[in-house]
Amino acid sequence: MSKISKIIDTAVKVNGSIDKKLRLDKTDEQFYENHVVHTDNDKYTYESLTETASFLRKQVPFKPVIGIICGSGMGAYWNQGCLADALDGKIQFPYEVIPHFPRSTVKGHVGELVFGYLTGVPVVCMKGRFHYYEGYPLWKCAMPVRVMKLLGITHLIVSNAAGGLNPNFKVGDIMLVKDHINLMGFAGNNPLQGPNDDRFGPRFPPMNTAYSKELIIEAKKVAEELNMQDIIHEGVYTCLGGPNFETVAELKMLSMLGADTVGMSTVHEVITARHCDLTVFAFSLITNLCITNYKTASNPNHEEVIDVGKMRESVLQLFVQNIVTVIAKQANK
Ligand SMILES: O=P(O)(O)O[C@@H]1C[C@H](O)[C@@H](CO)O1
Ligand SMILES: Nc1nc2[nH]cnc2c(=O)[nH]1
Repeated sequence: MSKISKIIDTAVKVNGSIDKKLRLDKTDEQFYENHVVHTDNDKYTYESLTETASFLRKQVPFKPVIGIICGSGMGAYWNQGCLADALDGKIQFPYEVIPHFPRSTVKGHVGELVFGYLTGVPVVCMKGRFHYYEGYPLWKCAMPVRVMKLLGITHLIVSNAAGGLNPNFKVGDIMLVKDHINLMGFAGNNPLQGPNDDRFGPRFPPMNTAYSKELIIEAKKVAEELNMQDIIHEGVYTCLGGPNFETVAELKMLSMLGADTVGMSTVHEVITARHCDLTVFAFSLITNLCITNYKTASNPNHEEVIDVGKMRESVLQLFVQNIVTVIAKQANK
């Protein structure tokens, strides 16, 4: 924390004129305790996250260059079938054995960090992520991104399961994320809130170039090669806190705002990743269509999210493998 003057002179204005001066003697810590909005993210210091990274580095004989967050759309909720399970030379760390890591609380969710090689490229996968609805603040949900950065990754691939709001989308389609709407940020909730450590990134990071345009172009080429072009779209993702799915009125509003998919993750991870200068590629698997009229009686549910994830398991693995190959080629140029 920057040094704040130990002596604070406070002028109290009464009837428009300064007629009383209070002299408060406070230490930096007291001042901070009393006056700075509490986020607690100062407990996850650069030093503590470095400890986490060195714990992992000591046990993994290679440096990952790409981080991959496997959410509900990438098999994180069932045991086999997740991209993380397909890595060669796997080294797995359940979240609970990793110093300073949060614990995964979603039912049936394994929750582990998996290192290995994907098409010969060293990667680290988060098998399962942390959600705001689990009770974690956004900075804690996103802290593994900083750990992966400290481990040496340059690129982050983020997957999510989402409701399709764009009427052209069908269940099972994939949307390449070109932008997001940080709705929770509108309400003052942001993973970068609190003291900024410049070793991670700047106080005021830009977000207009959050998603790599080059990787979106490459991903479209990959989709064509894999004959997936008919299920690929490009659009805007928005994240709500969850855990409930949205009301009809909320979805109508989100549609008017320009959102194409709605989910409960990704945005805070991407903000944290861009803050520390990672190149980001993200996609949504459309697991359900958002219901924007009052006549439809069916309800979205987590089971269908998992079922659609299973249905798209192999195609998504192939898609991500190919993108990893493209990124590695670009990096070696
Ligand atoms: O972790 P992601 O964003 O992939 O999962 C979404 C959001 C909720 O966790 C879950 C709802 O079914 O799917
Ligand atoms: N918020 C939200 N998250 C989802 N994850 C999967 N489907 C949905 C959805 O319809 N809404």
